[in-house]
This record gives sequence, structure tokens and C-alpha cells, in this order.
Amino acid sequence: MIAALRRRVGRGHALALVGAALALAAAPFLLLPYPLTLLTLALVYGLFAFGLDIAWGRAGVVSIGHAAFFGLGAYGAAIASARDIPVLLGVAGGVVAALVLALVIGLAGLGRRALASTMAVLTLALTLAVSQGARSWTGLTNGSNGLVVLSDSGVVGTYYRTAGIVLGTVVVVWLIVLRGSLGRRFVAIRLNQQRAEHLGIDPWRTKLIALLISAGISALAGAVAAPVIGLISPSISGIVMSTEVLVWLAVGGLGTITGAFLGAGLVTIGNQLLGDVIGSWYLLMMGVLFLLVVRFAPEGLVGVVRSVIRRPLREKAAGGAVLAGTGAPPPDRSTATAGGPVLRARDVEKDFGPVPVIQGIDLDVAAGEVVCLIGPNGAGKTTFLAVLAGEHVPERGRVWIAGRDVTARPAHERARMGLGRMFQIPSVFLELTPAQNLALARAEGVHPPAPLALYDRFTSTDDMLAKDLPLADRRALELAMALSWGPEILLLDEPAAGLSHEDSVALARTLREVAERTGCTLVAVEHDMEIVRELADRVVVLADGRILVEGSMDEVSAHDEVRRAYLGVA
Ligand SMILES: Nc1ncnc2c1ncn2[C@@H]1O[C@H](COP(=O)(O)OP(=O)(O)OP(=O)(O)O)[C@@H](O)[C@H]1O
Repeated sequence: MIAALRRRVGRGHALALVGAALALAAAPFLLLPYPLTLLTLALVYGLFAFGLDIAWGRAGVVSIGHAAFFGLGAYGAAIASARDIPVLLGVAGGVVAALVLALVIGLAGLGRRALASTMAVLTLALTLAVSQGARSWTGLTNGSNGLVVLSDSGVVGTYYRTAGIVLGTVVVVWLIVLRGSLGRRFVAIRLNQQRAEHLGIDPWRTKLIALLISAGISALAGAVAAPVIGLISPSISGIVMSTEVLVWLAVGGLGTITGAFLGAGLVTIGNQLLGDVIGSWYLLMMGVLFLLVVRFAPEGLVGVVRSVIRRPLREKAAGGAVLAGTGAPPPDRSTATAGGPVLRARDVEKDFGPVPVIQGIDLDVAAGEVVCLIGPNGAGKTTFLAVLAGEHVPERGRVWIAGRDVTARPAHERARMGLGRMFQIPSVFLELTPAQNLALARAEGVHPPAPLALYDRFTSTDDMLAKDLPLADRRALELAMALSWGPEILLLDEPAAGLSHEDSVALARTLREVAERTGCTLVAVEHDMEIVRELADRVVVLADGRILVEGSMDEVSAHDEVRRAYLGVA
């Protein structure tokens, strides 16, 4: 427990936390009542921006209607105050309403087939619906006139209560969510959903959790804001407020706690101070500010400061998440097959529109076997691999892993059964360093094997990002990730593509060695016959979406049709 806590909280964090707590405690002694009220407001808006950041900045879930959740929390507190209901009950009501709506929106907008823009449209509709609801349900909300919420604790009391709740919420969420396995998974799905899925991370569930946490924090911020703002009217959950919080976060910088509070603080305090002077020009100013930030400082003020002080690359995209494992117990991933094939496909057919690409493939792969799929361009090799991996659902036929029918199972579930994947274009986390890529893969691994020499050169590479590696190294990194994750079956699509001859042969030897050492089953699509000869126990030749012939390299090479159609021998 203590060790886990130590892993999550470094000395620097502890100092920053103590510093923040001391500064917040000292503020009432240093500030007059008006600035103190402004600071209180900035804190609750900062918490709101922090809430939005969990969805948008951390997990990449777009929401342009987050004020709906903020407004629900504020109305919960305001209605409780107006009707003499215990405040906590009102707050709980607002938070639960926000969670329920977030769940509905998330289930509709984050499904497998939903587009990224679906969430934008749904959250926009939500903010309009909630503010209109508040306008229309006059019996509960007092319509456009709003509800007055009086604070009974004075300026200083309200400030301390607010600061305590804000600090407490941020610390708890940071410690439990952002520094835990969820925070790591947020980073993974935001940076490369394809790779995340093939590490066994469920992207839809992870995004839904991010949205729920985000909505809950935003509603809590709204509830705490109610006595600070004083008058809760429909605009609190409207589109202007939803847009403002986006601007705060963009200005401060996505993916950092400092950015959320800095952006909210600067814009809120600036608005209050400038409000009398610029009046309704404020909205125009916000729009211009947003455009300037997006154009010239897409990483916000925090990004600007970081580039000035040159923070190490490894801290950039990880956003403070702990990418190394936290020692959680491995989920069930039994591929015990009782002697049957570890991977089986029966009568698989796949069409793209009217074009049949796979036309009835049967394949059994034994545990520990190395199978190479060869065939002319367009034969359907990559498509078949994608069907095995769960990226394409076949029109007909079935696929089993270790005796379990996985035909309808998505890629991440197959990954959790031990199915690893390498792509023709290496799929790694480009914005992370090689060492971070490896740490993340290992942390998500189910039975990570003892490190191989292949990983050595990457474990310490922290001075460049994966996107800056040459292709051969990126491919080696992808392989190192897949292997350090610990697959029981590994699907590889042209692992030697783009490599020099020496690198290709070295790669084939490494794969052979890994297969023999770990017992991992390999199914590889490959064009280079030298690699195939080096690697394969069995060669399967595909042509026109069907198996033409299979057997040892010598057997298939002797086949007339293969020699003509594929090996180019007359
Ligand atoms: N997503 C898709 N939508 C439509 N057609 C597709 C799609 N993916 C593949 N195809 C088509 O299916 C056929 C088989 O493609 P596939 O990539 O599986 O062949 P391949 O044997 O792997 O070829 P190569 O060796 O060139 O990679 C091709 O004609 C290709 O254009």
C-alpha cells in the first residue's frame, strides 16, 4: 500500500501539494475580500476545467457541452437551498443527474461505430436541452429569473470550504485515477487507439469511464460554485458557458492540472477585472483568444512554459500518468487448449461491398507453431489477419482462440486472451519515448516474459520520441512492445517490410528464437522468401482469397501453380 503510494507520489509532487495547500491557506491573510471572492470563483471554474480535461485532455473524448453537467450540479445545490433540503442531498442529486446523462450520452456517442463528431453533436444537444429545461421548468428552477443561493459562511468561510473541496477532489482524482492504471489507459487510447486495443485495453469502456468521472467532477464544481456565483440561472448550463470552459482549458493547456486552473483563473479574473471596461465585447475577445492559442500555442500556456524551460520529452505526452505497471493481478488469459489448435478459422468469408476478398478459408494453427502466409498482392492475406485479430467481422465462418469462439469478440478481448498484433506500418505510441512505449506495453501485459536483449536499446531511450525513430527501429520497437507484453499468439503483417536485407534476416532469427524460447505461436504475412524459409514451420499460400496449397517451404515451392502464380517461375 505504502509502496504503491510512493510509486504514484514523487518528492516533487509532495512538495507541490504542500506548497499549494499552504498558498491556499494563506490567501485570506493576504487578499482583500473582493480578490478573495475572485480567487474562490477561479478555483471552482478551475475544478470545472479540470473535470473537462479528464474527458478531453486525457482520454480524447470531445465534449462541447460540458456546462450541462456543471449546471446540473449548480441547480442541485440551488434547489436544495431554495427548498430547505439538506445541501448534500441537493449536491448528490445534481451529481447523479449528471452521471446518468453522461452515461446515456456516452453509450450513444462512444460506441464502436460512433464517429468522433457524434460526441460533439450529442454534448451540444445536451447543453441546449439542459439550459432550455431549466428555463421551462419554472416550478423547480424559477425559469429565466433563476434561484438565489446565499452563502452562510461569509467570504473567508466560503473560500476555505471551496478551496478544501477543490484541493481534496483534485488530489483524490489525481492519485486514484490519473496516476493509476486508468490514467495510463487514457494516455494509450488518446495517443493510439489501435495499439491500445491490441494491448487489451477496451477503448469504449475507458472513454465512458473518463466521461463519467469528468461529468461527476464538473457537476461537483457546479454545486460548489452555486453559493459563490449567488444566482443560478439557465445560462449556467448553456452554450456560452460550455464554450468558455473550452477556452479556459485551451488557454491553460490540455492534459495538465496546472493548465486547467491557470486557464480558468486567468480568464475568469481577467474577465472580472475587464468586464466593466469591455462589456459584451468580452465574448469576441474570448473567441479571438481561442483562435490565437489554437494557432500559435496549441499546447497552451503550460506548453509555452515547458518549451522555455525544456522539460524532458518523456513528460510531454504522458501528462503525469504512471506508464509502468502498478502490479495489478493479471486478468484471466488461459489459452490452454488441451492439445487442440490454439488458433482455428473455419470457412471464413469476407467481402468489401460486392467484392469477395476471403472466400472460405480453413486454418488450424498449433501452439508454438510458426505459420507464414504468402501469396500475390491482393490475395487477401492482410484481410485474413485482420479477421483473426478482430478488426474485421467476417460475413460467414468462425474463429476460435484456444477453443473459444471469438468470432463476435472485439480486438481488445482477443488481445486479453493473448493475441498480439504487429502491423505493416508499425503501430506504436509516436508521442511517447521508446522507453515509455515499452513500459506501457509491459504494464498492460498479462504474463510479460523476462526481458529479451532486443528491448535493451529501448529501455533507456528517453531523449527522443518514437516518431523520430527510423522505420527499422520503429518496427523493432513495435516487436519489442508486442513481446514484452507477452503474447501467446502473435500476428505479424510483413514484419520485414522496408528493412534492409541484413535487418530482415536478423529479424527473422529473432522471431524464430522468441518462438522457440517462449513457445509463442506466430502467424506472419511475408513476401520475402528468404525470411519465410528462415522462419516458417508451415507455409500457407493464398490466392484470390482461398488457400491454394500449404506445407513446408520445399513442398509449396514444388507446387506448379505456386511457382507460376507467385514465385514467378515459368
Ligand atoms: N478496407 C477495405 N475496403 C475495401 N477493399 C479492401 C479493404 N481492405 C482490402 N481491400 C481489398 O481487398 C483485397 C485484398 O487486400 P489485402 O490487403 O487483404 O491483400 P494482401 O494479400 O494482403 O495484399 P498485399 O500483399 O498487397 O498487402 C484488395 O483488392 C484490396 O484492395
